[in-house]
Amino acid sequence: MKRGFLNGSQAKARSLGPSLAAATVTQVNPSPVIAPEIKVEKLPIGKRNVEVPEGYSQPLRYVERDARAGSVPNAMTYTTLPVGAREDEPVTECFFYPGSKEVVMDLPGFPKPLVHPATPAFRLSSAPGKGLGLFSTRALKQGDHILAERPLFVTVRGIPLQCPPSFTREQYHQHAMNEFERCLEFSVKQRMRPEDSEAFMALKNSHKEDGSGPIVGIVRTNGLRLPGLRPDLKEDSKFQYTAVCKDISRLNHSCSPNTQPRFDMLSFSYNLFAVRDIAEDEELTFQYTDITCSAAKRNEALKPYDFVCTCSACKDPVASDAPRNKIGKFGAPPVYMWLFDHQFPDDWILTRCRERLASIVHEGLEAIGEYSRTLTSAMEACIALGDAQGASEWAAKLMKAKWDDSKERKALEAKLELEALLDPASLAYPAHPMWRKRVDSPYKDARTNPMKRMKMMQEVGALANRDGVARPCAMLF
Ligand SMILES: C[S@@+](CC[C@H](N)C(=O)[O-])C[C@H]1O[C@@H](n2cnc3c(N)ncnc32)[C@H](O)[C@@H]1O
Repeated sequence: MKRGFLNGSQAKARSLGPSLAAATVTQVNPSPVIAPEIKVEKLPIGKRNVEVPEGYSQPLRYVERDARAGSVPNAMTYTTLPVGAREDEPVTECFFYPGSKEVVMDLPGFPKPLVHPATPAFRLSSAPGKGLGLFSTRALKQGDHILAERPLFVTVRGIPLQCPPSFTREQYHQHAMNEFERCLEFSVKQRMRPEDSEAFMALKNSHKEDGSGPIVGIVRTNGLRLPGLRPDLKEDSKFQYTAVCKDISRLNHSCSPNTQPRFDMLSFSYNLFAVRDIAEDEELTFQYTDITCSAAKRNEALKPYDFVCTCSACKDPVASDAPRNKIGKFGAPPVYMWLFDHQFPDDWILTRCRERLASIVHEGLEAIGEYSRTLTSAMEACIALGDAQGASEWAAKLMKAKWDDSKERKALEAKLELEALLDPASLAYPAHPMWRKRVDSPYKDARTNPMKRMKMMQEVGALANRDGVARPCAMLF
């Protein structure tokens, strides 16, 4: 019988099974998956010691290839990015689904060098009651760049698994953790640079008793979700990867975080930004879970990290649950329909945006998407009203929200549009597709004129979907 991963003598006696290094192959034909893929987030927590019958370890159907070569169809890939990095350049060890390596390597301009902040802005110190944590070394302004780093490790969040139907659910989970550990061990123990492997193994592990192996435990404790490497998947399943970092993974959780990391695929690095002003020596934090749900739900979601959050929102859920619930349900302000619907006053969008922002800032939720979405809506409303001065002020606020990695933001950045909109005299205003759309609307009678309404809908659709970005577009009538 093979046991789960445990601390102490049992753990030392446990074998991880045959070494993956010995089984490394160049080309494989994976056999069909019997059990569904198992994900890191669905693995069990809590004290466990589950016995797994021997003999079901799957042959290692993975490929180690020179990073210059592409993926092998249907086989997982070990690789190190960027290819051919100098010894003093940081690299990321990767365990990829087929196709992900190409996503990165085919990006024009990859790899871009990392850009570090001019003055170091953080230090690693003890955070009472939380272990280690990151702290600011100087006063920071909203949008300030705190650090840039390539992850030590990027791995899939789960692996295809073969499992006999006779296994109980507990045995299935344990088997999955054993198999996942074997796969990841190859990356961390055999491929990673020794200093990176040491830094990885020194990270916190809050999964020492639930059957996770030491590497899976560290990944479960420290992984940040990493989107964008599986364009073949739908939006709602885009977080197929998890990234473990030497520094950013030391950030402790807060339900009102003061920093936010944004991943930049071209430099293959996270950049950490201050989401509001931060005092010198203040602890830097980010969120491990959805921070718009209730304190009870947040603490349920935090259980895998083995702590109870004591932030002010968790201490006083009566005061914070209701506004957070409302903020979570905001959705996009319906700017596109308001543009042409004169039943609503001209200041309707701006009033709503100001109320939303006050509530977001009061709860300390600047890190979430609603913050930048609301700033964008306010800026667009001013553009539609022909108010370049007002729009430029909102553009300046949006400019600081550098952690926003939405498609809308990326479209603005790609065309350097935001920079141009900072100047109210810029020609970017009259050239903007929404310029004066509200004040010069030809659809003022659209509610009573079906032909006009149809034309208006077409124009709304074109505006909301410009630049190949599908912006949410709520109907008002
Ligand atoms: C990703 S690590 C963060 C860095 C960690 N404190 C360390 O010493 O390396 C996550 C672990 O930090 C601790 N932690 C994070 N946020 C915390 C909080 N708000 N209160 C108490 N402990 C926290 C928990 O032990 C959690 O499992």
